[in-house]
Amino acid sequence: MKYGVTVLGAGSWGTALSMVLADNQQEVTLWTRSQDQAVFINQYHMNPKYIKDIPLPHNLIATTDLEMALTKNQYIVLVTPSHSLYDLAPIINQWISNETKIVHAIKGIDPESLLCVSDILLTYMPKLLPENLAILSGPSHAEEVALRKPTTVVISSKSITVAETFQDMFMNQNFRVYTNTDTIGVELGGALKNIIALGAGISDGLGYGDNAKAALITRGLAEITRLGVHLGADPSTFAGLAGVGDLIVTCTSIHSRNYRAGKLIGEGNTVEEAIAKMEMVVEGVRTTKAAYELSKKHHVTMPITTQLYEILFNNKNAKEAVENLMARVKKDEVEANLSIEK
Ligand SMILES: NC(=O)c1ccc[n+]([C@@H]2O[C@H](COP(=O)([O-])OP(=O)(O)OC[C@H]3O[C@@H](n4cnc5c(N)ncnc54)[C@H](O)[C@@H]3O)[C@@H](O)[C@H]2O)c1
Ligand SMILES: O=P(O)(O)OC[C@H](O)CO
Repeated sequence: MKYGVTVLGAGSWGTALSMVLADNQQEVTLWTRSQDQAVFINQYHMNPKYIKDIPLPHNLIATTDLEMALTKNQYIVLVTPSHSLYDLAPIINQWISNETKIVHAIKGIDPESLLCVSDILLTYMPKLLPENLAILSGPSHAEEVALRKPTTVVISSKSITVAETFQDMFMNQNFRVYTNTDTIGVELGGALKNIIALGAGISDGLGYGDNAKAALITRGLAEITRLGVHLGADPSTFAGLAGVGDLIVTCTSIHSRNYRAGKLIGEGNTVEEAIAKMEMVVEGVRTTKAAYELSKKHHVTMPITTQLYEILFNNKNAKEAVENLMARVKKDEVEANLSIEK
């Protein structure tokens, strides 16, 4: 079926998702804040800052007119960084209706309110009905999606009809979409893996090897699952694409912004220097603070997150943080997976 779709956010991921939709012959409007970027995309069919050297489909049209972009289409894909939402959500709310269906592809948790993206959207967009909201997540770097390399993701919604509608809209031979109704698990898996990716990057930056990285991924998954289940997620979601799938890709891919920022920190850059060098959003930094606060609030043990918090926010030496993780009290593995407060 053909859909009119508006994509909000013309960074790496918004552009790559727009390309999938345009490949599927959907009528795509891509909204950006930048007039220069919109003109360039429409004239040259390229978005060089975010998607290098890959031409955009000619049926992909960019605009800076947010009102027009929102009122013309019932289907919205929201792909701006999580830090933009408190400003943007109330503005979007002005121009949507109760019929509007939004899928967001944002991976973060707000460190002040401790709200996930869906909760922020539902709070600041009262016209958006909870059943009209969906989440797109899973192992998917924009750089590979733009090259039409095989990618699988999950679209999660409380409404299976809404999830299936977005599945139908996005799915093609290169981009396989599964549905899932565990919105909490899908949202937390996507946000929390960024913390572990920062850790994997730091580990590589310090010169540690594959053993250390495999341990971070495995024990990272244990603490992501522990917090997620405590907050109401289905544990099986963390064994899926939005859990271990995304964790693997983000901890091991040269495309990962979080991994690369971590590597720069491990190599001796300050956190500020590392973020500045990335020039793209590194969601894991804010999410580390949010997850650290959530772990304290809910008495859920998250040792890797805690050490990352100390490195990022209290200037702790990264090598010392690894030593502290290695020297933790002796444990049984299965018991350690389950333990809430130890
Ligand atoms: N890049 C990926 O491969 C990828 C994959 C999956 C999920 N994500 C998630 O998608 C989200 C966006 O990431 P990205 O990689 O596209 O980021 P990016 O840094 O490539 O682009 C961000 C875009 O948002 C715009 N923006 C920033 N602040 C804004 C504001 N206040 N209002 C409106 N627009 C604003 C920027 O101008 C830019 O166009 C993040 O939550 C990220 O975790 C990214
Ligand atoms: O580049 P990263 O680290 O922000 O990760 C992007 C995606 O979340 C990978 O699925």
